[in-house]
Amino acid sequence: MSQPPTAYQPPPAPPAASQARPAAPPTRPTSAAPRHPRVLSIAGSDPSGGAGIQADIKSISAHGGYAMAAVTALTAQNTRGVQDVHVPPAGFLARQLESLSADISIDAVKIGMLANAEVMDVVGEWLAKTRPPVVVLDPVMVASSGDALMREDARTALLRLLAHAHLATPNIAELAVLVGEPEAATWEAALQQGKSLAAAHGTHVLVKGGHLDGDDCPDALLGPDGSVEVFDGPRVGTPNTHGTGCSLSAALATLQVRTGNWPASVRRAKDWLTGALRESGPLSVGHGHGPLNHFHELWASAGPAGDDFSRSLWSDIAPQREAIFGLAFIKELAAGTLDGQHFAYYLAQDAQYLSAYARVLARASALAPNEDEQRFWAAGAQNCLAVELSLHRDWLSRHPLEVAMGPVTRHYVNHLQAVAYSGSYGEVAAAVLPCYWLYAEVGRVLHADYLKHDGGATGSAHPYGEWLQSYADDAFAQATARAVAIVDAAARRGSPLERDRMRAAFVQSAHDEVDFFDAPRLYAWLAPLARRD
Ligand SMILES: Nc1ncnc2c1ncn2[C@@H]1O[C@H](COP(=O)(O)OP(=O)(O)OP(=O)(O)O)[C@@H](O)[C@H]1O
Ligand SMILES: Cc1ncc(CO)c(N)n1
Repeated sequence: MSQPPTAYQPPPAPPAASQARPAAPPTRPTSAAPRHPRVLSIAGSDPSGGAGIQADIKSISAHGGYAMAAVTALTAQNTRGVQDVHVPPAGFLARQLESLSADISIDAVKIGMLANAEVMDVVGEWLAKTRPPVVVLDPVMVASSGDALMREDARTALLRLLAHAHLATPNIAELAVLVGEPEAATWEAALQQGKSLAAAHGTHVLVKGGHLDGDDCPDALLGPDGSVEVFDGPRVGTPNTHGTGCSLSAALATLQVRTGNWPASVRRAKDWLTGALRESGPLSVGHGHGPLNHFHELWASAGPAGDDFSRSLWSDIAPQREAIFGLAFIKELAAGTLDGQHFAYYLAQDAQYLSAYARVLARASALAPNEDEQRFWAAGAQNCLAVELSLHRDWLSRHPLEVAMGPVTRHYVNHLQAVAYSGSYGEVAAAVLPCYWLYAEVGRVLHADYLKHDGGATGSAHPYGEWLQSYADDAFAQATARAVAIVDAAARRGSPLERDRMRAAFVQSAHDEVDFFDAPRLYAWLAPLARRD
C-alpha cells in the first residue's frame, strides 16, 4: 500500500526508548502555516445543523479555519434519525471539486459521508490529482441514531480511498467493517483492529471510544509504524452526541495545518470536543440526540451583547436591593417616623460622600474614551457639587450637624478611590454605577410610596415629604440610564478579565450602598460628640 501523498519530509526513525509513545513529527513547518487554514469538507448535508457539512463548517470556523464545503449527498434528518437520503450525480461532485482546486489553495480536506462507490472514486481521483497536504477521512457509515448512511457494497471503494488519507477516524462499528471483523467489544480489541488498519493502509488511525461503556471516553492514535498514543478524556453525560465524529474530524483537519503534529492536534481537538459536549445543553435543539456547542469557547469569551452585562450586574445585586428595602432607616424614612438625628447623620455623611464621589466622577471623565462620555461624567461631578451639595446644605442648615467622615462612608470612599487610582475606565464606571442606579431605584420606590400614602399632598404632614419629592427626578433617571449604557459599552469592549473586575467593583459599591443607608442606625449616636460649633 502506498504512502498517502503528503507535503512533509519523512521523519527520522524514533529512538528505541520512545518506541512505546512516539511523538509524531510535524507534517509541515508551523511557520508556513496560514493564519486561517482553508479547509474543504467533502460531506453530506444535515439540515438539522448538527452533523455533516453543517457541523464541519462550524468546527472548522471554531478552530480559526476558512471553511469550504462540497456536498456529496442531501439527507433528510433531524436529531432523532435519518429519514431519507438523496445523492446527486457523482459527476456534479467532480465539477464542484474541480472548481475549487482550479482557483483555491486547499490546506486540508475532511471527508465525511460518501454514499456510494462512484462518489468515492470521484473523490479518490480528485485527491490523487490535487494531493492536499492534510487529508482526514471520517468513514461515515452509520449515524449515532443507528441509521445506515452508506451501502455495504461501497466498502472496497472506501478502502481504496484510505490510500489518499493521512488520518482515518472510524468509530468502533466502522472500524470493524473496514478490517472485516466483528465489532470490538472491548477497548483493547478496538486498539488491535486500529493497529492492523493503520499498518495495512500505511495511514494514521484514530480509534474512538465514544461507543463503548465506562466513565472514560478514550481515543487512541495508531501510527502506520505500530505506534500507539492514548488520549484520555471523561465521558460527558449528555444525549447531545449528534455529529461528534464529523465535528472531531473537521477540527483535526484544521488543527493539523497549524500544528503539523497529529498527537498535538488530537489532544486539542478532544479537549475542545469535551467542552462542546459539556456546553451543549443550552442549545436545546430537537428531542433526540442534540448537537454539540461548537462555539462554546468563542461564546464564553465574546463580549456581552446589548445590555446583557448590566442586566447580569443588576441580578447580581438582588440581595443588596432586597436588603436596602428591609433596612429600618428606609422603612422609617418612608413612614416619616425616622429619628431626626439619624436623618441629619445621613445627610451629613452624604455631603461628605458626594464631595469625594465628585472627584471619582472627574476621574471617569479623565479616562473616558470619547468626548460625549467625558462630558457626561464631568457634568455628573459638577452636579454632585453644585446641586446635591447645596440641597444637603439647605437641609443641614435646618439639621445643624457636622460630623467627620464616618467609618462606613470612609470604607465606601476608599473603595471608590482605589478603583479610581488603579482601575481601568470600565472599572471606574462600574464602581460609580450603584450610586446612580440604587439611588434612582430607592428614589423611585420611596417616591411612589409617598405619593400613594400622602395622595401627592404638599408633604407638610410628612416630615421628609419635601425631601422624598425631590428624590425622584427624571433628569437623574436619565443620567442613570446613560451611566448603565456606558458600563455596557465598556463591558463589550473589555476582556473577560476586565469584565470580572468591573463586576467586582460594582458589587462592592452596592454592598457599600446598603451599609451607607444602615450607617445612621449604627453611628448617629456618635454624632453629637463630633459636633463642631
Ligand atoms: N459522551 C461522550 N463524552 C465525551 N466524549 C465523547 C462522548 N461521546 C463521544 N465522544 C467523543 O466524540 C468523538 C467521536 O466519537 P464517536 O465514537 O461518537 O464517533 P462517531 O460515532 O463517528 O460520531 P457520530 O455520532 O458523529 O457518527 C470521540 O473523540 C469520542 O471520544
Ligand atoms: C450528513 C451526515 N454525515 C454524517 C453523519 C454522522 O453523524 C450524519 N448524521 N449526517
